Amino acid sequence: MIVGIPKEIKNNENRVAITPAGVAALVQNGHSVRVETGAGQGSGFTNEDYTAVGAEIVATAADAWAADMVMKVKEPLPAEYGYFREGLILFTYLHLAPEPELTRELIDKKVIAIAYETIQLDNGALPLLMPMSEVAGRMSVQIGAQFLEKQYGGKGVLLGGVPGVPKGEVVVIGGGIVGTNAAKMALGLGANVTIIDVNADRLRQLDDLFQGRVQTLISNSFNIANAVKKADLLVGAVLIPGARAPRLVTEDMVKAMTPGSVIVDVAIDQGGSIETIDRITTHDNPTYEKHGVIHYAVANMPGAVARTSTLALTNVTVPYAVQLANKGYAQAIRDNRALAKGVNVIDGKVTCKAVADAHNLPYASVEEVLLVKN
Ligand SMILES: NC(=O)C1=CN([C@@H]2O[C@H](COP(=O)(O)OP(=O)(O)OC[C@H]3O[C@@H](n4cnc5c(N)ncnc54)[C@H](O)[C@@H]3O)[C@@H](O)[C@H]2O)C=CC1
Ligand SMILES: CC(=O)C(=O)O
Repeated sequence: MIVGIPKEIKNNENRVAITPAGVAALVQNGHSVRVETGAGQGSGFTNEDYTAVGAEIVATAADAWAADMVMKVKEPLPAEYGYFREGLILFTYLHLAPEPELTRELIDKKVIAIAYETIQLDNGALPLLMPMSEVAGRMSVQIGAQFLEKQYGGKGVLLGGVPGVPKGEVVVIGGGIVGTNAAKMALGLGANVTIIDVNADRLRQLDDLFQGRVQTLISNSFNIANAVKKADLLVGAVLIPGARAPRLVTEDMVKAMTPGSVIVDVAIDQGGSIETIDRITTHDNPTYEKHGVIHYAVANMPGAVARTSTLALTNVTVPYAVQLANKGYAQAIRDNRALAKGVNVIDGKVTCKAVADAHNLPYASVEEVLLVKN
């Protein structure tokens, strides 16, 4: 199989979908890898690093997209839709629930679209989302702490406080991978931390993990309103896999925050969990202010720490890519239930229920679609 690796084109997206180690794994399995020139630069990999392990460096994005399977990091942008064609395997983050136009293109062009973020193990874990959630969760507090500084428009609060002065209040909504990593960093800085989740068992686990050093709260609008009001830093970290993020923080709740507080909505890639977040922001221009509160809504946070993120991401994506390349998509999907859950669109059908529901489109199970094909 020919595997293509285009250079990412999203604002400040410095990650790349494969490292030289990943190329070596594919080449050892008999596949060819075409890497667009400069694709690895932002993550510290040169063209020579790739050719040394058997990749071909190609001059244009079109050359990289002219492959059997294209591996990317972020969802394709409109400038890339023209490369879609029937039978192309696209293996990347897709976040289709808030992206009707991209969903329609994948359906119309009959792309086999496999989303990293909906590959799911039987225990519910999302192994290809997890490392980037670890990165973004840790970054959320680092970024929030910075924007709380006066010169960035913040209220001038140091999250850890100092002896004799109140600590900062960090409220995290969603106690999964992002939320846990945000809480670790916030506790490390010495802040008071509250985690809100809808899953009572998860709250028990977090209480054990943090040995009672975080306040856990069950998710309902009453608890969210009270917690948000006192937050210096609010981190949005909810997820319903594949679905649009639930809007849990209303405009009135944001109005009740004190001026100069900061919101980092990590869940923005699934449409965002805060009512006053009406746009995706970029690393170039990461915040805007509404009701006196700083809003940060960058959908590719890990792109800023690209070396760490590329290594962490490809550690988990490459083994799946090798399966897809070795067996072909149909057999690989049949053999691996977790991978099957990653298939969002195939043969013009939406095979991720949450995505179908988000766009009011008919849903077909991936098994059904594969059966009809054979
Ligand atoms: N902006 C960015 O650059 C990045 C964004 N993300 C996104 O961050 C979000 C969170 O990801 P993970 O932590 O990996 O997900 P996760 O599945 O590990 O955790 C999500 C948590 O949200 C909880 N939840 C669901 N509904 C809730 C509700 N109504 N109230 C409170 N909690 C609720 C779940 O019980 C779960 O514990 C996802 O949208 C993910 O795609 C991840 C990495 C980078
Ligand atoms: C998960 C995601 O959206 C990212 O890593 O950019």
